[in-house]
Amino acid sequence: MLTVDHITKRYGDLVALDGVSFSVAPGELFGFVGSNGAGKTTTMRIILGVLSSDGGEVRIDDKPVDFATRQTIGYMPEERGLYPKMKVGDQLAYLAQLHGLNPADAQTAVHRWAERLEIEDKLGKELQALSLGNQQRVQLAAALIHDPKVLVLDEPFSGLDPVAVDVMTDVLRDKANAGVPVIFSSHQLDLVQRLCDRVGIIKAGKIRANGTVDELRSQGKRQLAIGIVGGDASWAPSTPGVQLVGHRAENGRHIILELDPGVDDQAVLHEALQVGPVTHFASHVPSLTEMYREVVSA
Ligand SMILES: Nc1ncnc2c1ncn2[C@@H]1O[C@H](COP(=O)(O)OP(=O)(O)OP(=O)(O)O)[C@@H](O)[C@H]1O
Repeated sequence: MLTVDHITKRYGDLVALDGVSFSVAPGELFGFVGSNGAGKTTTMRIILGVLSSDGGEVRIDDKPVDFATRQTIGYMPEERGLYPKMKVGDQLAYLAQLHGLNPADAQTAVHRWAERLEIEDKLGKELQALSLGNQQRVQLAAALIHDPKVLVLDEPFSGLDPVAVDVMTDVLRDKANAGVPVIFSSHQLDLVQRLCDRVGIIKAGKIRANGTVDELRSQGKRQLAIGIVGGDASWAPSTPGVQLVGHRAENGRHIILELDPGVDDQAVLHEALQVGPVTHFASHVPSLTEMYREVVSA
């Protein structure tokens, strides 16, 4: 279990993190999302110990992270940071040995991960000769090479093609299934919604929401999606406590309404039927992207 407990961090006058707390259980994939500058990288660097916090504590299995436990974390930093001129195979083997593997085990690990991440033919090349996506696969291999007990990945999906996204997704899912707590940051909310067991939303250094994707999506007001043949897109019922909040282009045009507590949806249906034949009438669960927009704009 990875626990981040009331972490604070200042850069001069700027409060970058203001009491950030969350935990990631063994086997859980935790998506860490937030706008540019919200505090994701700062949090991850503090988890790794490459940056110190001003307050709070990071624990693994309820013990404060020390040098030895830090060695058991696999980290993919945002700034990447492998050696551009070193051959991929050599630097993966070197990193594995830095984490305590003997040379033979290091070679085994290099070939196992190179095969899994489909970069076997890149092992003899300098890192700088690889495309950015392939460099990213090497970065992931570097984070995994010592069989980490915790995985912390800063925007691992940025810049990947769809096939590489699938490879990365499968590896992260497998690691989580093997009991590793996995945390990664991303701006690709559709991917986070699909992949993560739990999501934390950070805004201006504070966690604003934390829960399963379903929990987050079911927060907020009750919404209805209504499709009316020939309906005017700007139409909204006059029933009190109903607001038009959006549209969805699905099987024609659906309007999305938000209902205050206690509003009778049958009264809304009755009104809609006055406008034209109703072809769709269902509760609407906001996507993580819609939910995220609401949280960060609040
Ligand atoms: N070394 C530093 N010195 C001063 N301010 C910093 C430093 N590093 C980060 N900050 C500031 O701290 C805040 C949080 O930055 P951080 O990099 O953690 O955000 P982020 O959520 O990772 O953003 P992004 O999505 O753009 O990567 C920002 O306002 C940033 O400008």
